[in-house]
Amino acid sequence: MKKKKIVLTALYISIFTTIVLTLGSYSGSPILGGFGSISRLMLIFASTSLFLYYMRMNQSPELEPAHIKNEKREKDDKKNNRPDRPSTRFVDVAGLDEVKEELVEIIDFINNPEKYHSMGAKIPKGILFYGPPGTGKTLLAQALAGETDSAFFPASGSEFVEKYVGVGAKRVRTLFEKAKKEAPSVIFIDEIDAIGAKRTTESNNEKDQTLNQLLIEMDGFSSSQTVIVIGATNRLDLLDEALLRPGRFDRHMFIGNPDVRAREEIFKVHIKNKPIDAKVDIKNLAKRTHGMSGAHLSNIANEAAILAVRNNKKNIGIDEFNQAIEKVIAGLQKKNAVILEKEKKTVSYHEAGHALVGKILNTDLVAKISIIPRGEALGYVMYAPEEDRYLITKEELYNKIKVLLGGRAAEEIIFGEVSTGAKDDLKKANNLAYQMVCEYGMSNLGNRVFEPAIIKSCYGMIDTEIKSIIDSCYDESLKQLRDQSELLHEVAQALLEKETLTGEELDTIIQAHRQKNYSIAT
Ligand SMILES: Nc1ncnc2c1ncn2[C@@H]1O[C@H](COP(=O)(O)OP(=O)(O)OP(=O)(O)O)[C@@H](O)[C@H]1O
Ligand SMILES: [Zn+2]
Repeated sequence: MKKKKIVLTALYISIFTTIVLTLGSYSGSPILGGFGSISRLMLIFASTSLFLYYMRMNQSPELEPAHIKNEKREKDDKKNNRPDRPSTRFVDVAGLDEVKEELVEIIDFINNPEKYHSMGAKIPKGILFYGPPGTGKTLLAQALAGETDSAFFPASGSEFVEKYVGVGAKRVRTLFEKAKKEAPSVIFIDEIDAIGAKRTTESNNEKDQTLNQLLIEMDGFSSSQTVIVIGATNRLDLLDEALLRPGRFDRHMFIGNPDVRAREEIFKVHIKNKPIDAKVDIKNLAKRTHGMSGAHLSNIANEAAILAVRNNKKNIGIDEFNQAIEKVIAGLQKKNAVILEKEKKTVSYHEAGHALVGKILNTDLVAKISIIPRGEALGYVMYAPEEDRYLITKEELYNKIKVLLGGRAAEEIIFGEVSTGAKDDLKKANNLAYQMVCEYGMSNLGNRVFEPAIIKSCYGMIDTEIKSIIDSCYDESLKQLRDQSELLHEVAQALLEKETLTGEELDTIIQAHRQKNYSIAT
């Protein structure tokens, strides 16, 4: 700013002197006229140069490259205590395509509120990002603000937890006041469980007041004020129901660990501005970092860069990446969070087993199979939502149990032994069998219902029936998978390689397999 003033003053002086000298020479003044025409030309040259320089300094910010403009604005905002308007964009968030797709609608809401208001539609207020740490929840919230040119108000739930009653609530109020004033804005509350955890009977006055204030604020602002509140948590199950009600945090998005394709993309984002040796194979790095989060991968890229500096290298080579990966893996091993290659294989066959039994019996539609850990599960099969059902037949219940046992059956067929991975499946399968015997009258005990009061007295009988259902279902799953063992290998191998398969990819594998066998048979 100072520089600009000096240039402007110099420009004025040189223009002024040029004019005075020029006029002086024509007026015949003995003093002014004494200056030669060369000096006048020099002065004109100086004024023109100064003028051009000044114009350049004042160049319209529109013409500046976006990143320079954004950096300048961020600095300026900080200096003037204005809220941050992040320059992060969706391209900076790798993977997470499904979540980004869902957010596109919210972005349109924020960017074109009139369109929605004219239809009487309300802009959603609260979004909840849940999932393991370091997966890009904060980054995504920043990108949402960046894409909509909104003010970004980051906060952490723990900031609102105070000893003194009313302090947390006041902080919540102030935060919302500021955000409303700067609308459109995005409030991001990380670790929202610190204030939004389920209320218990032993009341904690301060915490309850803070949560109440948050609920009041969320109910309070009209949807014409574009303030989006994003909460983030590692544990959705801890949150108070009141927080999840319509009009509050009613959109829940799971932000999971990246699969191999997403890991490759994340690596690409984090090496974009780093000199990388041509021999470094990003695909291979992605393969070797199963189970790691985006934060781990960004850490690896950074660690490798530091090592390259330490080793006096011109660019970051494979050795540096190897060392960086080993370091992160060692850290994870300490926490017992790293999945061994053998476990990955077991999980692949287990999940492929579930999905294939489902396919063979033609039960629910598979939306996705994955060996990326989620919650306590090391892998999962996600089924496409089906229409609401109020009646389920006996055969369908049998099939559900067979699908649940398909994971363990696959393990037994392939490895000759079973693992603890089926714990949850067994619990669900046994619960269903129990309901079939005791509630639905679907066992050899006939159309009987067993109330809890009499179950104890005839538990042996009931248990025999549960066992018979479970055993026959397990035998059937084993048989189906043995008959299709080649296909089981193909699905599990694909899963091992890609880590997630969509329903369509699964269908393609099955179709290709059937075509191959058909042509062999004919
Ligand atoms: N999908 C991704 N694409 C690019 N970078 C990512 C991605 N996920 C994570 N990262 C990197 O990891 C860092 C940490 O991610 P972020 O803080 O967004 O995680 P988080 O889910 O909010 O974690 P926490 O639950 O611990 O708060 C980011 O700054 C970024 O460098
Ligand atoms: Zn399972």
